[in-house]
Amino acid sequence: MTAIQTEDLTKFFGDFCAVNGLNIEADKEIFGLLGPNGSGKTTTVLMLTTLLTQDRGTASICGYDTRKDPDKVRSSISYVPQDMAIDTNLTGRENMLFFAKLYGVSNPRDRVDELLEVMELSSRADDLAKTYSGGMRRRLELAEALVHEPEVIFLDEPTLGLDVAARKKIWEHIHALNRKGMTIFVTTHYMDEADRYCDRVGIINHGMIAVLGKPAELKSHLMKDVISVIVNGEYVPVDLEGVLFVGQSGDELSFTAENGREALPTLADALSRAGNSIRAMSLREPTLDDVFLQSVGKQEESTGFEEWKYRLMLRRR
Ligand SMILES: Nc1ncnc2c1ncn2[C@@H]1O[C@H](COP(=O)(O)OP(=O)(O)OP(=O)(O)O)[C@@H](O)[C@H]1O
Repeated sequence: MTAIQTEDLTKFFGDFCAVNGLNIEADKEIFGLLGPNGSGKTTTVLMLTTLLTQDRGTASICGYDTRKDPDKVRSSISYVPQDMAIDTNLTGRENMLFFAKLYGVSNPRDRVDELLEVMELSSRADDLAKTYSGGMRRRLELAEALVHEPEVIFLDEPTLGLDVAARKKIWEHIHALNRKGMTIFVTTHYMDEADRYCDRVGIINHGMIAVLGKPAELKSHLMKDVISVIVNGEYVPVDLEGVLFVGQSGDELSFTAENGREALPTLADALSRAGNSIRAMSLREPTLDDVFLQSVGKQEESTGFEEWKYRLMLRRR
């Protein structure tokens, strides 16, 4: 039975279609839903977790229809939103016990001890949660989400605002849960993390899935080679057949070509003839960021998406 399955899942807010005919499946994998600000990620997660009712289509979790069997869906899942409520005036253990009792877990103390151990929080279990680092709080939230042994877990931006080491640790835990057979549905705006840790990703834009697949496949299908160039001063545009100027991000000018190795010297020559002074030039593999840019569009990436990242960073404690 597929853990998550949607068919034509659609949600309107008034006349506005926030999620439009979503068809996705995820099973015993780490599935990443990526998309710019307002693209419909949260609305999708809310429908999948029974917190919002769709206007059209169906969604099922572990074989249970979200509309017909919401209670069974809820007992099969956990949802960790960005700002999950942990009581910082309680200890980690007290927070966990509260959750375990809320879910009616038999043997709550044993279960809590076990999860604190799994999330590497045992040594700090009796300290107040307000003394925890961001990464520890996030691990406590994950531990809480596991008390009733869900089959599917929804994580909204699980690593947002954490430092590199804490982010890595959270992903290690997510992977460990997945290895035990859990299906993980995660939203993230960290493309490098989605690339590295998600088995498959879906990029949603204007409520519709723009691309869906394994990161490696998406990169190989959607993009050609990327030639990265840094010039001294202003870039003087060149027009070269078979080489496409993608855009500029900071100092880096990006070009794509079918065969980057062959195009690189030709591009170097064209750039110099046009009057550019080349500081650095290299060939790189396409990244999921390139896939995102190509499928979502440059305009949105450089405006709304950045604002969105910033807004979320501020919201994070
Ligand atoms: N309750 C609501 N009433 C009206 N419009 C809504 C409501 N909830 C969401 N929307 C709109 O639906 C669209 C999708 O919103 P959603 O929150 O799902 O996007 P998102 O991809 O999660 O964005 P973000 O990354 O900013 O959280 C947005 O245009 C949003 O303004």
